[in-house]
Amino acid sequence: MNTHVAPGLELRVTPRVLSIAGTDPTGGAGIQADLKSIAANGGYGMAVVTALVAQNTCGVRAVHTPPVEFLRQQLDAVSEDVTIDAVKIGMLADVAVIREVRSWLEANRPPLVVLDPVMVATSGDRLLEPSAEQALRNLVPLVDLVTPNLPELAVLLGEPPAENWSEAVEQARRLSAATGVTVLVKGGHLTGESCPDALVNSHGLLADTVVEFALPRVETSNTHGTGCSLSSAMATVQARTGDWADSLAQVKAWLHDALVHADDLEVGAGNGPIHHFHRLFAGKAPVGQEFSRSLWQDIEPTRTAIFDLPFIEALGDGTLDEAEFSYYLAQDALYLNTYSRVLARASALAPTESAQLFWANSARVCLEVESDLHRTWLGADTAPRKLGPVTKGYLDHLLAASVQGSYAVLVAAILPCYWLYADVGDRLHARFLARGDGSVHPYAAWLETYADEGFAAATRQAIAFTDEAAGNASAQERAAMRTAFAQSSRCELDFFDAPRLHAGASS
Ligand SMILES: Nc1ncnc2c1ncn2[C@@H]1O[C@H](COP(=O)(O)OP(=O)(O)OP(=O)(O)O)[C@@H](O)[C@H]1O
Ligand SMILES: Cc1ncc(COP(=O)(O)O)c(N)n1
Repeated sequence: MNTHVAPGLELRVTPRVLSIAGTDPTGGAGIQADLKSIAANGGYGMAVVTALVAQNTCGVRAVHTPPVEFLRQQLDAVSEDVTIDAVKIGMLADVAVIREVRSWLEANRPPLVVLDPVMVATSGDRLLEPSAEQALRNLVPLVDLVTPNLPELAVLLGEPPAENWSEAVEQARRLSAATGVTVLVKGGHLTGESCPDALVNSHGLLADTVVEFALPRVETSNTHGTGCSLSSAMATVQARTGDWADSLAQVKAWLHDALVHADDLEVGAGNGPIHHFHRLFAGKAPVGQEFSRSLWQDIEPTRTAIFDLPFIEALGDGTLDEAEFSYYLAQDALYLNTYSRVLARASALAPTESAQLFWANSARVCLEVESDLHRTWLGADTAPRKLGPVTKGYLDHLLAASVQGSYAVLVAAILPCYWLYADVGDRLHARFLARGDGSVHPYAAWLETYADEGFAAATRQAIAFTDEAAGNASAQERAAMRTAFAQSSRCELDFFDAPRLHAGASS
């Protein structure tokens, strides 16, 4: 899973994360928000204060920046005692503070650094002196991830602000190309029903140059500190997963629901804070990936068996018998039609709006893939098809999971179809590219569908929602999730082997 772990980054279940930032006495932004966000995302939070800010949800009244010698004392006090797994940097106030933080970073080289280039608060008040903008620009190449909002992105590039999402992504590409750093560009300042974010790296560090995640925009004015919370959550989750895209999938789902519950808090008369602990308050555990990782480990023998199948071998090298491929696709189309209904059922049972939307959208995409299969591959093949025995067995299992009423068990049963296909597609596509002989591969288009970054992103989200469901489940339900996941994985294995056994029979 973690194909992009940086060398030297030691993943930890409970990462020790240091926030270097300014304060917000109302607790919604700055270092107070960072500490909540780190804890809500399963990390141990620490804090070094750069500037004391007299602010509330309506605006900033005054900023007091202590002498930088004291800043250094704070930084050294932490780093001389505690092993730091990740650092999040927020408000830096002025040139002297930037210089001090830079010198500490160079001396200590923390394994993971996320920079939120804070310049102006939601209220419009400045949190960085204009004379410090160049020093902040120069800090960017030292970090691993920079998370500018649209005005900050423009200042970092010295360009006018992007007016729409595609201009924003283009600017992020330019910033990444110029600095070598991964950029998390955020769509919070745009309008529209969807609120997109994208990870952009022009140096091959991600699966694709642009990896985008969009969730519905939440109708609320309580967005104070979303940028602070996002960047510290990314530092925390990345220190646990080692994969930026996995981290953003998890963090974005969490942040979306923190915005959905923001109005419950009733803090302040201006732009209030988000609800960092909405999961805890609902009696839910913080989310990690331990559960999904353990599921993946459980099915190691099944995964090996899939790659040993003659069908997969022949599909990979393009020598697969056409009748077998056609049987496989026809069964896949039949499968997808019912699978779409099962996904819709997951949407109906989902405990949060973001999960509900994700599964509903997946159900729609599934039907599109089904009709695409007919259009692209099966169009000429008009032979009537009936459910093969393996397809029927697999669907019976999924339908049983969808009627027994547990959302957690249902998503565990659903997940292998995503995860194993993404894995098979990825590996076969890589093998195909590695041939590098430019030869025509009869099944290249199929391989591309499953090696597609959009499918990989959906798979990461499905995994994140499964972990979230496991966090809310009882021990008994988690055991049932494990059984359902293993059973679906065996069905996937049988599904790939079915053409060999059944393609010859009347179908
Ligand atoms: N109304 C909203 N609904 C859903 N997501 C949102 C909304 N507003 C912001 N976000 C998300 O919050 C994160 C921060 O985005 P934004 O562009 O607002 O950054 P920012 O300006 O640095 O934040 P801040 O409000 O702390 O200054 C992003 O992940 C963005 O997609
Ligand atoms: C100390 C500090 N750091 C960052 C922000 C930005 O957060 P927002 O833009 O949501 O006001 C802030 N207001 N205060």
